[in-house]
Amino acid sequence: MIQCLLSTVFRGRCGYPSDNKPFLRFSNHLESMKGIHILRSIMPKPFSENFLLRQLFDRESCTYTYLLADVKACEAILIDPVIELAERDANLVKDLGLNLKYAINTHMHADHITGTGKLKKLIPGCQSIISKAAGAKADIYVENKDEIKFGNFKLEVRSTPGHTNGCVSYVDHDQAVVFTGDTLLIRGCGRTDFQEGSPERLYNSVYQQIFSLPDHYTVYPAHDYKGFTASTVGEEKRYNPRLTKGKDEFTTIMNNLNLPYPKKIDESLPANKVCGLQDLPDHLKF
Ligand SMILES: N[C@@H](CCC(=O)N[C@@H](CSS)C(=O)NCC(=O)O)C(=O)O
Repeated sequence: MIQCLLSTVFRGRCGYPSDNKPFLRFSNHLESMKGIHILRSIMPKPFSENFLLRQLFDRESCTYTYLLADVKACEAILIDPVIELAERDANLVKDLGLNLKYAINTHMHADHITGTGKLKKLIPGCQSIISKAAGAKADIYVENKDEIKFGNFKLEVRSTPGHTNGCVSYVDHDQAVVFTGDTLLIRGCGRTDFQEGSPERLYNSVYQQIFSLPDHYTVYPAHDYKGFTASTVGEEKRYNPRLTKGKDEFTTIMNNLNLPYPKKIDESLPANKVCGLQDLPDHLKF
């Protein structure tokens, strides 16, 4: 069969210029086989029974917040909440009859104030989490390979510096999902031009800690500016326009992005150093 198809290709390419239909048919066949192969390798697997995942969006900063829960144990966590939407998140947690165990950050954000401090006030008993390397205040500090448990489920902490020094990604191996913060965005990645950013470190983090995961793991980033919601490790390995390049070319791209600074950087960084609780602008005081 393969020999037959190959000889068809050969004939189509070299021997019979007036009739290239067999070659076109074969190349269409290859394209559809490639499509099937890619789809098969990245098809998400169903979540465990009792596992809940809700993706929430902040239109202002284009930030994704994630609510994860064990609905049997009624235990929930929030990843990357935004202060202006802390009430939305707290109400959702309450509406679903869940107890919020942790409000977690993937890193010290520069474009918005974290909602973790406000959530702690709205939901007594909730504890905030950030990486030790982030240099920000929280109840619990995590490091590479730590585990965060809620109900029957857990997240593995993977240190992914580069956008900032303290960036981490959170992996749930049972559900095959990874929350990449600003390290890996869909068809993009976090900028590396402030907060001790480093293109080389970001590149190594993505390759060593995220692209080493199986292709079908779903990628949930902290932001999206183009209308995407999720991707997969396999898709990003194939199609991410920055990270499919070698490290030198990637570094050149990152050093020439020339992006304007985030509008809220001056209010966000000091507030995020203290879990989003101090130095708040008047409209956010509570
Ligand atoms: N316009 C937004 C900020 C946009 C921005 O800089 N996003 C960051 C993540 S938040 S620090 C980023 O890394 N972007 C990567 C990219 O390629 O766009 C604002 O003013 O808030």
